[in-house]
Amino acid sequence: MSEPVLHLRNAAIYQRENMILSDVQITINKGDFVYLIGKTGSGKSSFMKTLYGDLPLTEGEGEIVGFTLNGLKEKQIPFLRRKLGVVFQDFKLLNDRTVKDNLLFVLKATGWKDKTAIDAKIEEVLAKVGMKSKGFKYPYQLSGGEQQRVAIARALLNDPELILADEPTGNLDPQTSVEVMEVLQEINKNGNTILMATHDYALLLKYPSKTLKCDNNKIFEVVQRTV
Ligand SMILES: Nc1ncnc2c1ncn2[C@@H]1O[C@H](COP(=O)(O)OP(=O)(O)OP(=O)(O)O)[C@@H](O)[C@H]1O
Repeated sequence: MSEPVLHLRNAAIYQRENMILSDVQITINKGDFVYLIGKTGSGKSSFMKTLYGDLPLTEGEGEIVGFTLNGLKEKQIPFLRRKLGVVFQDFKLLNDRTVKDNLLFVLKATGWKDKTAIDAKIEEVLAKVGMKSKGFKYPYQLSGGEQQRVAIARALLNDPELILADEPTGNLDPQTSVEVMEVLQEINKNGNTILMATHDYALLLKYPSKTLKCDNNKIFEVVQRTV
């Protein structure tokens, strides 16, 4: 049976008083890999922000990884984010510390105490993204693709029920985009659910999957050959 990790009914997405998307009906099930496409300004980022609690859901209903988005309290947001892995276009790594310390920072902030468990988790996530030998490096010593792989490793730390990736290949060249995409495909094969906003049609063609499109203030599913 399919198990929803995200479900929105009659939802509207707002930036302050401006309605960006309306009548949003979406379900994402455990294990899915879903693309979110649409022109610049069509609302992909606003949609993602609503999902991770950066914008409030004030109209319609939404559940994500066991949280109700309507009326989500400020103090619940860190707990929601712990069950989500969020990956951004610009990586958002801390440049003043090594890869390992970037990961350690998140684990400590989310309550991890046991040193053996911490070390094992860091090794595990770095291995998943093929960065096991680079833990001692600083982000600025890594290529863009490597930085993004570390950001994906960071998103995996708390075994998220859903990974939200907002243009994860937006700053990468085509070859490196494919490498990062291979990592996302691999973790999806291993059971992680992923929603990925992208502009990159080459990736959609190379790795076809369920695709949602933002257009004209609506989100709808498209069949691949018409995107
Ligand atoms: N902080 C903000 N305050 C007010 N309006 C905003 C804000 N951020 C975005 N918008 C507006 O919301 C609309 C949707 O923007 P959004 O960034 O969600 O689109 P997008 O599809 O993610 O675009 P891109 O691909 O360029 O990131 C745009 O009209 C934009 O001007």
